[in-house]
Amino acid sequence: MSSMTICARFRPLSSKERRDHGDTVCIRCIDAETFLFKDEKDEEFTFSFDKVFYEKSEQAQVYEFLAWPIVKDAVDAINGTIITYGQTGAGKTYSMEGPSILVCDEQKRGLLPRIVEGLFDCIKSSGGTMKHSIKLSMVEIYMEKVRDLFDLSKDNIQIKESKSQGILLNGVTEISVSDPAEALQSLSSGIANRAVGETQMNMASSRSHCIYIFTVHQEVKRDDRLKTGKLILVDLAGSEKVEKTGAEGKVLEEAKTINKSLSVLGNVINALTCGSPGKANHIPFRDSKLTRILQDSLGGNSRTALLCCCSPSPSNALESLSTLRFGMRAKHIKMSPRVKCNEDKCAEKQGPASSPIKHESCEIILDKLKERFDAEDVKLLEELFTLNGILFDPCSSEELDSAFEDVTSQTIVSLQQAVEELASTVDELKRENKGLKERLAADERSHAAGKEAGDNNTSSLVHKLPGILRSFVSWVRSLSSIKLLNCEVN
Ligand SMILES: Nc1ncnc2c1ncn2[C@@H]1O[C@H](COP(=O)(O)OP(=O)(O)OP(=O)(O)O)[C@@H](O)[C@H]1O
Repeated sequence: MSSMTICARFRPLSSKERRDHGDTVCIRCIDAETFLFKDEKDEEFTFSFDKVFYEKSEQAQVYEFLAWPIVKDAVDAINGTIITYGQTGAGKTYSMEGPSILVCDEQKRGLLPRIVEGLFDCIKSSGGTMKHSIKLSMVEIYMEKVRDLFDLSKDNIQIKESKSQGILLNGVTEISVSDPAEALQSLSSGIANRAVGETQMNMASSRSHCIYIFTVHQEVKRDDRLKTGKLILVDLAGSEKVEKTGAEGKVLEEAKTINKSLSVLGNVINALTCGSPGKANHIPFRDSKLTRILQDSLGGNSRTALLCCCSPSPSNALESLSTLRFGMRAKHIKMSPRVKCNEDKCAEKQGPASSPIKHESCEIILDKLKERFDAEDVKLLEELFTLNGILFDPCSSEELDSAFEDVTSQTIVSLQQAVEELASTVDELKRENKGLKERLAADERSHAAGKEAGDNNTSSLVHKLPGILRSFVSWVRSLSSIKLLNCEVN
């Protein structure tokens, strides 16, 4: 059993950070694995990781240490995952993509283009005894919805679990790529689609988690067997504090959703590392889309690496400390990746990833639920099925149980969200009520003050009334006399 590979990376100081604090940094290098970190209260902490990439580290060094072993394994049908974590602007996307994945200095190229090249190099060097093929998918998780970046019409992809293939994204677009140039072109179009979303939905790419999935199929010609290795790259959304950014409205909602999914990620890591040995521990993978997608990666059947990206500036010490502590906790996750070996025909039997919802399946689950819940609850869950398009393969009782857990967990999460929304509505109404009360009190005060003046006006009117009445009577009289005159003339 191996551990997750955890590295820390410090980007160079930004010009703003230089303006604020000059060349001061909050880290002191001890060696390639260990450094001293000084927080805002000048307290010092020692951190040790598998590798630390300081400001001057090259992109190639990160690739060689963190990604290359995982790339080689993916071609040998061992699942791999690489995650970049850290506050906004800490260097996650720079590490993952580089300044651009298509046109960029060789030296600055990020993990993604290097991984693409590495995968095809491995395939080339494996000789002719095996036939490889690579498929590519790209999704982002925005406000707890999984969006297909190769087909924007698929904006609420459902997550499915299959016994033979593990976690799957139902109906996600898979593009077959035959060389690095083709793969980079596809990735670039996916990244461009992220930008389209930005203008259409007014969201910045840092408000969503971006996930690149490479599926490497290996056909062993000799015995007609199909092995599959999945390589998942995750560029997480920024983990900054909401209070510091002063976010409001929609941006605040986005930040809350991001923080929630990142805190579920933290909970999953805690549950994976804090359980008592030999005792089954509940791991809350289903509490967010991110952790559900990463279930195989974090749950053990994958070689997983985490790059904790940080700013070296004292102005971001709090966020960097939280990122580094997150990395330290993840260090204790144990992995035991296995080779995924599927019989060729078996994969076909599972049906394509995009198979439609089977109504009979829903009925089986609902029947099972009827044994535990009353009719009204089952009806509500039935609606949930329809709304969320929850899918499953009802092949075994475990899968039924798993689908049942999905429904329960999603219901709990939606109820928690509803409670949070209600609580914020209550706060808003309380504020509004207070404002109204204050206005009412102010109105009453001004009314009392104005009453006297009003009385004075009324009394002056009363005084004027007899005069007004007299003029009116004389006007009516003159009118009647005109009328009489008219009659006489006629
Ligand atoms: N190692 C590095 N060397 C040089 N520049 C870097 C490095 N890391 C990050 N930068 C620069 O810092 C800025 C912020 O980096 P980046 O966009 O990668 O942050 P991020 O963590 O992905 O932020 P977000 O969460 O908002 O997407 C960019 O201008 C990037 O070019």
